[in-house]
Amino acid sequence: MAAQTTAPGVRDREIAAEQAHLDRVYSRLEEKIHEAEFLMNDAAQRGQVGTPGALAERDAQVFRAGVHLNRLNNEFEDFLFGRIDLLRGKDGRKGADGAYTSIEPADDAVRGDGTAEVAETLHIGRIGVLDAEYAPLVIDWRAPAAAPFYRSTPVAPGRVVRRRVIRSKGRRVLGVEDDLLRPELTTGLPVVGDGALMAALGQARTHTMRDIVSSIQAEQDVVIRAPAASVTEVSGGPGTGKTAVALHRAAYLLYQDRRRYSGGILCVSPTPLLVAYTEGVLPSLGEEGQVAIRAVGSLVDGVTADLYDDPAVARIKGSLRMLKVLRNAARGCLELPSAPGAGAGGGRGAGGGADARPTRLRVVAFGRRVELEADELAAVRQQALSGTTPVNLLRPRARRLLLDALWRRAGRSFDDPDLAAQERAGFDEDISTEPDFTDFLDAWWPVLEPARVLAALADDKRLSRWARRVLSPPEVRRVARSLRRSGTSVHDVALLDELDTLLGAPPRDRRREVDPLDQLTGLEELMPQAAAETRRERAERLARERTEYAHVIVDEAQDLTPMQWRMVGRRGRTATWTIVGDPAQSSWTDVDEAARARDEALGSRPRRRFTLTVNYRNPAEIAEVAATVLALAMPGSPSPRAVRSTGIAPRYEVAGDDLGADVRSAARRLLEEVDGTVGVVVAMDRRAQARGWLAGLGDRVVALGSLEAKGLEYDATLVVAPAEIAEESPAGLRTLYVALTRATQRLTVLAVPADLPDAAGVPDLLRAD
Ligand SMILES: Nc1ncnc2c1ncn2[C@@H]1O[C@H](COP(=O)(O)OP(=O)(O)OP(=O)(O)O)[C@@H](O)[C@H]1O
Repeated sequence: MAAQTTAPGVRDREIAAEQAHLDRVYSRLEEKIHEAEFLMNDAAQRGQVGTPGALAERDAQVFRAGVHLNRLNNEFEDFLFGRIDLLRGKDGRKGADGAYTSIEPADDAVRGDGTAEVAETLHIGRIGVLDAEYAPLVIDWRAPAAAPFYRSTPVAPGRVVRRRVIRSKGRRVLGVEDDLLRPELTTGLPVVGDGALMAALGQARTHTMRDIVSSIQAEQDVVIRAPAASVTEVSGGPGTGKTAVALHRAAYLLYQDRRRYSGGILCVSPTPLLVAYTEGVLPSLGEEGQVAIRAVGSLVDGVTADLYDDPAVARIKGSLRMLKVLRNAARGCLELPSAPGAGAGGGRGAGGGADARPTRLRVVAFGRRVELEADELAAVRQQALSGTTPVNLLRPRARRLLLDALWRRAGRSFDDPDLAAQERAGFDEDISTEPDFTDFLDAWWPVLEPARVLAALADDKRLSRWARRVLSPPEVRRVARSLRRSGTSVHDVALLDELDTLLGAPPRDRRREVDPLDQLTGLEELMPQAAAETRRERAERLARERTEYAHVIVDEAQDLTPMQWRMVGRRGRTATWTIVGDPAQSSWTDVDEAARARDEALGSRPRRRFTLTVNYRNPAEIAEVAATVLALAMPGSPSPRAVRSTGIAPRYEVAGDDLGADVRSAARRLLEEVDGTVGVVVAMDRRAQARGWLAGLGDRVVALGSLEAKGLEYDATLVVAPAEIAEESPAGLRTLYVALTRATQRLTVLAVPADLPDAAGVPDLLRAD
């Protein structure tokens, strides 16, 4: 790329030119805001007078104005961030946004002597703004006309002569960074700065992710703008921008087809920490409400997963083997006392106490007792349970079969079929409203709730009955023990969701009626007097109530267990999908089983695959250390190419007798060396300990269990006792690879004796030889 100039005079002149443009944009935005406010006031004053058609039109107008106003009023930092200067397009045709549509330059755009005119200058921003004559002042970054800003490279520049990234704060332009894409041409365009990407990558990190809208790279842009059809699968090593790309893609899809995606976009993240880290990105892109970012442990409403199972238990609970166990449990729970699993002591083992399920049904019909004994009841239950219908939905069937059995037992016969039918109808009505019968049915075929069935698995004996020939006795003991803790684990959530499907929704009381205002255009949100709930509350409510989505994004897809794939799959049965992940970072051991479950969730939809190859996070010095672990974790797997180097090698230290003191002092040193954040990664069972070690060092530093580090990044990372992380689970080496790839600037590795450090303090696992 051409040498860039930083001559102060040129720089100031260029900044002043962009400032003038930004001023025009803001004065146009002010005009638009006034227009929108006028429209709303006018509509509000006209009140409810008019024909239904006119009122509906007015409502629609107000709605559009309100949405626009909302977006304009949003304080965007660097609202305008890009500019491209282009040659004339091949066919000279312009699109709806006023820009030339052709990607390639006209044949005569470049003269024989290598000089050329810039025919078009486009400014790119977070939303599009037209001037009063409908000429584009700012092009929305997602519009087709903005694509060359991201796609052009010096190898394939298309019409782009110069690409400029504009840095601004509020209404003030602070700086510009240029890339010259056709350095061979003489166009008279000045070129300023060192390029925007490096400037972005060198910035200190906070605890929230930033959008990358001003520096999306060509290979990333291809993924962001890939057509929505079917399944888009993106793989790439750590730091290649998979998460960033997935989120920008959500914003792009909404822009492209807002109506289609009003069905909601679900973004599934592995941990609540990653949700918190990423959830600011979409609002910064002007998108809110339509996208729900949820941790895989928070996909079931009303359940918060606050525990991690140890790897051996997680492996069992995540496996498809649990399906059989849960199916047995869903049915087996009908046999249990009325509150299975509740109050461990109550009646269990006593051969059926006061709360045991009833073993006899006794009603009065035709003036005499009619009874069904245990064996008859068992036969009825078996008949009712044949097939795969969810247990709670079989209750009416069981009720009918009981009535049939009682009718047979009553022994009434009639020659006249009409009379028989009449008698039978009367019998059914009488019996099924009799408390003896209804109480019996409630106790004998209770409505089962997922949480209660899961709790029932906490009993060793029961679980081993339901898991016969599926789990080994030690596995049964482990799972049962894990379920006796108070709290729900991340892996329990997928089991609860599966049970919800196996049991079927119990008949709910339908308190939530359809709100007639929902049928309107959104007027109720904009008019304070009509608003029962705010826009945000409504968005949150809709997100809560939504169980199926129009598009599903899965981040860190390599970590989803088979049971979790089933859970996520149920939320996107008719959706299109974007799946991003990196097999080398997988903490799940049975890769084949997970792949099968993933295939099942995605069905036969066609898939389009992309690979990202450049590591934007780690400097080469850190990427190199990570690559030695990758070679052990997944021999032959390629490492992504680090885009920059800092000249700062990772530091190796060996802990003495007081590990806590050494962790603290290494963390403190990193805090002095970087302006932003420091992540201290320890084995999962050292988490609480590590938090104690770091107490009082401030909120720039955080302690993380190895599995919690997924997807996050810090200016500096301290990895404590790598061997402990590697030995935590069969996938431990891959988890260590994740831990080593979190830093944007500095990495310290603190070894303990188990790491077998050499004289330089380098742990055995991290040595390249
Ligand atoms: N084009 C870009 N411009 C500026 N920064 C970028 C760009 N692409 C990625 N980054 C930055 O690189 C870092 C890594 O991105 P991201 O977290 O999306 O990677 P990832 O592939 O999901 O990583 P991992 O697999 O480790 O979770 C982030 O700080 C992101 O902002």
